Amino acid sequence: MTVRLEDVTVQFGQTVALEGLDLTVAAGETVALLGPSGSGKSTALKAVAGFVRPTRGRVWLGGQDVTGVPPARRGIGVVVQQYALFPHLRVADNVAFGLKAARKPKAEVARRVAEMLEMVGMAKFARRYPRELSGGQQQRVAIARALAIQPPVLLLDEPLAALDAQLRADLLGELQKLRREVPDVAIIYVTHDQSEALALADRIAVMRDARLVDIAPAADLYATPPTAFTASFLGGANLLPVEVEEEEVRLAGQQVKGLRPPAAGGRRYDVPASGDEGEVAAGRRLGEELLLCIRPHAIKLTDRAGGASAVGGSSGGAAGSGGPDGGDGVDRWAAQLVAAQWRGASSRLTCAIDGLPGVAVQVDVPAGGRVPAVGAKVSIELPVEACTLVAAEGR
Ligand SMILES: Nc1ncnc2c1ncn2[C@@H]1O[C@H](COP(=O)(O)OP(=O)(O)OP(=O)(O)O)[C@@H](O)[C@H]1O
Repeated sequence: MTVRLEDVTVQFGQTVALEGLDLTVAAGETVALLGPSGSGKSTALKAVAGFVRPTRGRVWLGGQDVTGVPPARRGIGVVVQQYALFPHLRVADNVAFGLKAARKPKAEVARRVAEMLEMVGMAKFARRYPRELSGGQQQRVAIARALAIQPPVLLLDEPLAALDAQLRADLLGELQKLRREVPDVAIIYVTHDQSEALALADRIAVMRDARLVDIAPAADLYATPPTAFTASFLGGANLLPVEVEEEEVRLAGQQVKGLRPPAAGGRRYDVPASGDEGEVAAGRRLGEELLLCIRPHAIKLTDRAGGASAVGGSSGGAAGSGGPDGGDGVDRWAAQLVAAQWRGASSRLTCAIDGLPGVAVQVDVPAGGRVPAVGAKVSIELPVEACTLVAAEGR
């Protein structure tokens, strides 16, 4: 069933919790609402569930306007952060609750409860009380309970937030599996954790200050974030000040070859590296400041003194020659390594580009890559296909 929010605004006294949200989630689609604390994610979810009444706008479920319909009559499955199981009911009775309320025949209730508990791996715990379960187990039961009524819409509000890292990873895997098992359900998943959003969502809607900032398929949003805010919130990114001229983009006075400024007028900033004019559908407002966005793992780093690898990114990198351009046609920027932090699977290096004072460039070198000594002179290479220009506004 399709969920549609149309210009939904929610105000609590003087606080605007949600401002003019337009969002459609198709049957079978999972959309993650991602954003910092207080950005309006839960409020959007509550408007769909019917727990808050929009001050303005409408909520549609499968083409029916449900704006004034009470929560119990919307037939939606909801799972919130603090599991909220009925403490006096055993696991099986918790899962059966909605089915009994809908006066389903006894045999069907029993079958469905068994099926749901099996699906979330809790069949063995059917006779336990919630207090006899771990947090993760309680959350599984909460998910089984929400799904038992076969809701066409499932709302999940930070369902993993109260769990420790291992349980969170386990349950994230369960949720991925579950999505495949209930293929027609529209799912809205509220989280402030970008890794959950990337792992689960077909599309990610980024929220900030009660508004929707960007919405796009997860992979697109990660690869070509339209705004600086989304770039840094989703995955972390270097946002480097550039000079934009008519036909070229310059970083620390040196042209970023192959990267062209967008045409004026539009709103998106992802410049096709192919240079296909037809794809430059959008662009920049006049006088707007742009930043070059590149992920730390996409930057290639070469030790200028040692010559050999030490590489973030995928290729081995050529020996640096000391100049910005290595002489092999690849543009590089002279830089200095100012800090290195080992993170287990990778090392995070911080570099300062010559001629770009006060700007720290983060480079991730995968485990096994050689890390130069702090203070070393290095070259960094910015593969143009990994570069995007984003608006500095709202950073
Ligand atoms: N019942 C309420 N009364 C007054 N203000 C509220 C109410 N519910 C939410 N707000 C305010 O509305 C804004 C958005 O809250 P919301 O819970 O939607 O944010 P969120 O993005 O889900 O945050 P979090 O990640 O911390 O849960 C916040 O400023 C919050 O304080």
